[in-house]
Amino acid sequence: MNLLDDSEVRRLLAGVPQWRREGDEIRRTVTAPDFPTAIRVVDEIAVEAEKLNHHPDIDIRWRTLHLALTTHDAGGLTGADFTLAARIDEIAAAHGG
Ligand SMILES: C[C@H](O)[C@H](O)[C@H]1CNC2=NC(N)=NC(=O)C2=N1
Repeated sequence: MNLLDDSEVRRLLAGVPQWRREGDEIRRTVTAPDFPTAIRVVDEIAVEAEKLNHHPDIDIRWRTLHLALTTHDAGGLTGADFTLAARIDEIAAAHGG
């Protein structure tokens, strides 16, 4: 997977407006209605991440999930980060996040 340049990152970010670039990562928060739902969201994200072999950093704080994506093997942002970001957005939307 090749590193994206700044213009490609900006273009792809437009497609996942809940996400913000922070250096070599893109980040978003997901707020679930309650803690069990937050954990269900994490579980569904885990299934998608495993399918893609691309895994987010997840900080779980009660109903709020802080998610960060980067491609460790490439040392920055690649297409895989945005593919998973879009899947995370679908999961979050399905759980009111
Ligand atoms: C060996 C395994 O395929 C690699 O370590 C995968 C696993 N999941 C990964 N997840 C992320 N976010 N970045 C990677 O570079 C990555 N590499």
